[in-house]
Amino acid sequence: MRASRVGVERLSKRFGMHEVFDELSLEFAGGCSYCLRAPSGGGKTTLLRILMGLERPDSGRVIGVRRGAISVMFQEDRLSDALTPVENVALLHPDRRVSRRMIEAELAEILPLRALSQSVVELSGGMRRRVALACAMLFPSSLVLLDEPFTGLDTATKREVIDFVRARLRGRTLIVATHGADDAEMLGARTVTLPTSGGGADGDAV
Ligand SMILES: Nc1ncnc2c1ncn2[C@@H]1O[C@H](COP(=O)(O)OP(=O)(O)OP(=O)(O)O)[C@@H](O)[C@H]1O
Repeated sequence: MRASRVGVERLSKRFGMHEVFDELSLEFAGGCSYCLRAPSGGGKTTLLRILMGLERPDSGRVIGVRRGAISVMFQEDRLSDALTPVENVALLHPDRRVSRRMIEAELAEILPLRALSQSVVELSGGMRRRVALACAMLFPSSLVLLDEPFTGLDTATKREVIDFVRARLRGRTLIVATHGADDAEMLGARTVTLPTSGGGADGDAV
């Protein structure tokens, strides 16, 4: 799937009296990777949810996002607890020809082998995070949106997981909401800092 340019134009969003975005315009070049930075409560999740079509802006518009062509990882793990990691990935994968063995081989790069046959409810928080990430990365799409994908991971595991993400981008556009100061460098991504509200975004999104 070809990655096209995506963005938001003059986007405004309030929750009650609280203004999150005031005419925010941002553009993300197709096939490039970006880290969204902002303090806690700065609107990273809200922007991702607007791009996903799960939240409606008060005004302004989203550009270039094709429904059904987005891979998503939410801040909370949305997994089927009773199923194994392999079954979770298979459940979301639209291509029925993708075999269990192929999914196992992918997951084995970021999870211990014994974890692959356990129900995800039995896994640690960091392992569950990796299953959720695999569900997103293995879903065919042109845009990948990840909300805090590396929480609960130690440095060595995070490095492995970032290698996994980079190897599976294959030209897709990636936007990651993160607090990690070194995430952009590790991902080879540009940093976009969201304005506190009112001003333009900082960084090198084009
Ligand atoms: N459904 C909602 N109802 C009311 N307020 C909301 C809602 N969703 C988000 N907010 C508010 O909007 C602001 C932005 O929240 P958001 O979750 O987008 O920030 P964030 O940058 O992702 O934060 P964090 O880094 O803590 O995850 C916050 O003040 C939050 O309380």
